[in-house]
Amino acid sequence: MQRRSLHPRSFRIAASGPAAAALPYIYEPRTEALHLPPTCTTRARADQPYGGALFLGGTTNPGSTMVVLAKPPALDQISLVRSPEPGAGPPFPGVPAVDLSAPGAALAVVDACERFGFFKVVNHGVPAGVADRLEAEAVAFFARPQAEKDASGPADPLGYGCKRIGRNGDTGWLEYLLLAADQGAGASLPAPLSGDAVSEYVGAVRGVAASVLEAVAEGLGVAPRDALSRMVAGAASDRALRVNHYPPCPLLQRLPDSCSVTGFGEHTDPQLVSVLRSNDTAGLQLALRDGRWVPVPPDRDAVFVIVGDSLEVLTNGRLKSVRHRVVVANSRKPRVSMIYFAGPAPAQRMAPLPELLGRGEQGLYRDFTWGDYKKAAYRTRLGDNRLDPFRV
Ligand SMILES: C=C1C[C@]23C[C@@]1(O)CC[C@H]2[C@@]12CC[C@H](O)[C@@](C)(C(=O)O1)[C@H]2[C@@H]3C(=O)O
Ligand SMILES: O=C(O)CCC(=O)C(=O)O
Ligand SMILES: [Fe+2]
Repeated sequence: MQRRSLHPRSFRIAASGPAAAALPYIYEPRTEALHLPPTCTTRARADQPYGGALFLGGTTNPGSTMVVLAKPPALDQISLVRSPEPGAGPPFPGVPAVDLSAPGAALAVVDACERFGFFKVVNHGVPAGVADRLEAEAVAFFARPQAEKDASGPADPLGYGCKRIGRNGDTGWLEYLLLAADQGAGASLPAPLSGDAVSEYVGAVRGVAASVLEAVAEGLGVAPRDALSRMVAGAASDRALRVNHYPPCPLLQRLPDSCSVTGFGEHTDPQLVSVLRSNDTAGLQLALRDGRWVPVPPDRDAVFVIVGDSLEVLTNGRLKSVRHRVVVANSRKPRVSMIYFAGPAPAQRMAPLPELLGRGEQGLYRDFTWGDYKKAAYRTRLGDNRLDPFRV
């Protein structure tokens, strides 16, 4: 698939207090935009969403549609996302499921990473009670009054965040906690989650990330088997835990079911791999290699593995990071996801593994460290192609 750098236009949706929330807003599809059903041009009242302010958004991309809030003028744009259409191309066979302890697992992991950059792990060894406990704590935290949650923020880079993602104007219909995985509940913040629940969960998902990276090395014929997994295991490695909460969006109750809003705009994850666990609410979608978006049915008993940019570099493009996003549909149930990002130490060189370079073959990327990449990544917008500037 040809990668494109998207140039997202940001839009902030405005905000503004109880009076604004009571106004009738008119949604008008922009002419350039749109393939929404005509019923999407409709009158709806924006009910007071969680936390007070109304603020939706996302990035413009081929699968999304911008809608202008015509009144009041201070409120501008909302990104609506169309449901993926079947379109042309071979039918999506579904997300591959891998049991890491089964014979042939290493080859199955590499096959899934090559074809999709994404798969789910069954029999993963993360005890259900451990995941459920952290999820329950997160749900209780997100149910607290806004002022209490704000005391654990802003998420710059760690802490509680609401609707704003990163520093560069991205927005989504979500709130979240970003934690350094080894700091448990966060050293200097009011602890949003208990240290025990975080470290038990992180201990378990770290094991999944390590097993996946060992399987990748084995499947690609890289020795030693821990050549990749050790990069994300040392004390200096850069590991983070994110807990996302996507509440139902009241605006959607007035719109056709085919409308949804951006929860988390499309992006790739910068690290080697991410390990995601969610509750039973749908919303995650991934881009196939031919650019089609497909939904990922939720499965709270499995964990999902997402190939990140760093693994793409280390395998010299043989495994590619996968674009993914979350769309919030008209559901009564919030989506809650917990994602562990396995990144290397800042000084780690991100050079392709020598076994993966044929004789005389050049690396596709210039020499850089994870520290360089992370710094650059945090200057990008969510939908940007962060690897492009690092290609030779
Ligand atoms: C817009 C941004 C948010 C992000 C930092 C960035 O500038 C670009 C990468 C984003 C991302 C995506 C995956 C993870 O959710 C994340 C924590 C990460 O490591 O890179 C986020 C960053 C973030 O939310 O701060
Ligand atoms: O919340 C989700 O399901 C996915 C979120 C995500 O991709 C991320 O946090 O990087
Ligand atoms: Fe992600």
